[in-house]
Amino acid sequence: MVKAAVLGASGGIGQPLSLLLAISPLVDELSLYDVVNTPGVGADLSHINSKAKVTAYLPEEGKGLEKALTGTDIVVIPAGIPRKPGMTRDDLFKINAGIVRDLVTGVAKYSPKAFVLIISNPVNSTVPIAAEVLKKHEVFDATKLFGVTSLDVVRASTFVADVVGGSPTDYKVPVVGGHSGETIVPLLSQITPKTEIPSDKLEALVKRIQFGGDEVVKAKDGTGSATLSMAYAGFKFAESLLRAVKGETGIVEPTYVYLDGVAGGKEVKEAVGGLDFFAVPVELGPTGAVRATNPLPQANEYEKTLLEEAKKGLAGNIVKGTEFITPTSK
Ligand SMILES: NC(=O)c1ccc[n+]([C@@H]2O[C@H](COP(=O)([O-])OP(=O)(O)OC[C@H]3O[C@@H](n4cnc5c(N)ncnc54)[C@H](O)[C@@H]3O)[C@@H](O)[C@H]2O)c1
Ligand SMILES: O=C(O)C[C@H](O)C(=O)O
Repeated sequence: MVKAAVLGASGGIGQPLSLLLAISPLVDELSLYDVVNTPGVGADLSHINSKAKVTAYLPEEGKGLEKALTGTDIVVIPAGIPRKPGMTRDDLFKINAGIVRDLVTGVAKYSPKAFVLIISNPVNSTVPIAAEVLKKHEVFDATKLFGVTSLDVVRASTFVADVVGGSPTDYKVPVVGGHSGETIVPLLSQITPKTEIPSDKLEALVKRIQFGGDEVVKAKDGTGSATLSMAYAGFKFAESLLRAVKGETGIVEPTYVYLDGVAGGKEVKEAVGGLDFFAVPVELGPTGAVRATNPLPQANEYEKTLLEEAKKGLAGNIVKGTEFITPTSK
């Protein structure tokens, strides 16, 4: 029996993500939680003739979150405000930091053993917030907390295909670092199968992957950011994890993790100058993150300069998230 919960289920990402989870054969029960509109979204999804039983909750002064989370195995969190043109993801911190703190406090209380997938931006900081909240409640397990960076991976293969031809599904691109602008580092020298990017196209391709989110924000013209592609990417990550939990082996997905708590993470941490969080391809298994791989030593000189930029940006983002929950005395 697998119970999944979506927190922020009525939103632009929450609704299509809930749809994909509701029709997945890997999910037996799906609980929806949001501060608005979950009765309608829940009633709608509950008519689908898939096996998942759908339940839906509003806050009900804290009881709703408790009911949504109790007995949950996997919690996906896309709650929070999205960007408008001219904003950075960090501009969302003011509002989303508190939302993620409160929802993860609920996870710590009502489903402390669940896998937690954080989509809410700024991911570079909201995942450290989640880790600190879970630590405070003494239920932190780094192998169960994931910053969802899979949209960068989805975009990378699409944009690579745009440049070199073929189908996006032909290419697997390791994308490492974080999830915002220069902290997103596609390792295009390590595409599988081996793929040469023409040198005159390389920089523009890297920029497009790093700033793909801006394309959608601009096109949506004030009404939000990526929702459908994110629901797809978030679902793909959740599906990979659930397949791994059910015993399928060899599943590796890039994701933003707490390096000290995941096997292989210490090597990555050393390679990134001691950062606590970094996205690398992670092997998934029955317990969650089984092993972090370290593709950084194979990065070429150009990618090394990108990694230096990413490290600078990430350092501040991580401290900001951590300090939001656990301020250091100055
Ligand atoms: N990780 C990624 O790659 C990625 C990609 C796209 C968007 N995002 C982020 O995902 C978040 C959601 O984006 P969206 O387009 O779905 O926004 P949205 O505004 O359409 O939906 C957000 C939902 O969260 C709900 N919400 C707000 N506060 C809540 C709370 N305390 N508890 C429960 N629900 C609450 C809202 O009611 C709303 O339904 C944004 O922060 C966005 O930046 C991340
Ligand atoms: O761009 C955004 O703000 C949303 C998301 O992080 C994305 O990459 O599409």
